[in-house]
Amino acid sequence: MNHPPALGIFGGTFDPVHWGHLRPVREAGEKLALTQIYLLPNREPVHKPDASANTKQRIQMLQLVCQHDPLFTIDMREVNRQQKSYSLLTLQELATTYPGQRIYFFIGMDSLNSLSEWYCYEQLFDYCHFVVTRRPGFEFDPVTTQPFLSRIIENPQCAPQQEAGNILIFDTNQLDISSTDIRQRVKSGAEIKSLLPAAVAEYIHQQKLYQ
Ligand SMILES: Nc1ncnc2c1ncn2[C@@H]1O[C@H](COP(=O)(O)OP(=O)(O)OP(=O)(O)O)[C@@H](O)[C@H]1O
Ligand SMILES: O=C(O)c1ccc[n+]([C@@H]2O[C@H](COP(=O)([O-])O)[C@@H](O)[C@H]2O)c1
Repeated sequence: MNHPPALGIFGGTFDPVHWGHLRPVREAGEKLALTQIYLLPNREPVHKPDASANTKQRIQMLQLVCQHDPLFTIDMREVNRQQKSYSLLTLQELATTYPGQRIYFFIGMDSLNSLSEWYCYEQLFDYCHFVVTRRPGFEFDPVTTQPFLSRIIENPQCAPQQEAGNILIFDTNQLDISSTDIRQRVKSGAEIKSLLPAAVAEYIHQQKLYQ
């Protein structure tokens, strides 16, 4: 896949970040030959109740990930913006910051299924390709995705010709991990070690998060 520099962006609440975020995204990113993926913590989730860890803690957990894995870097623009983390604003800013660079926006299958509820979702396709990773418990929904079915490429073998506007669904390994489950496990004293990077598990313990 020989294409001009491309940018990977992976947005989330990351409360906390876990292997279900990182491994499928790395896998799909490698297929697209991406050398840099920006983790984009949101300030205020658009479609969710408030996060449990505070923003500083969510960022510190992402920093631990980046210290151990050079593929990932944090992009702070959403936490620094004094408003809701609408992806359209973020993509418009990114297009200005990185002119001419193709943008791949990573999401899980659950996010794809609700993409039609995102703020001005049709405009998002002017700025990026979506890269979708599969997730246990979330089958592709042909009803909610109907408005953009024609944009979908399943199991892409190469990067799309167009600069933006496609949805690439990769058959990445599926990991049955969620931040909700991790928070509940911590609360009930259950083990979390295998679900997220060791440094993040240690941080959760030290900060007494989710208890
Ligand atoms: N296990 C997983 N496999 C694939 N994608 C995932 C997985 N977990 C999260 N994602 C994707 O990562 C992005 C950010 O997710 P988020 O930070 O909300 O994590 P979450 O585990 O879904 O959190 P919560 O349980 O608090 O809702 C979303 O696009 C989501 O679809
Ligand atoms: O722009 C929107 O309306 C919008 C609605 C829901 C989710 N998003 C983005 O989708 C990404 C995953 O969101 P979440 O809530 O699953 O952590 C993150 O970057 C959010 O900012 C964006």
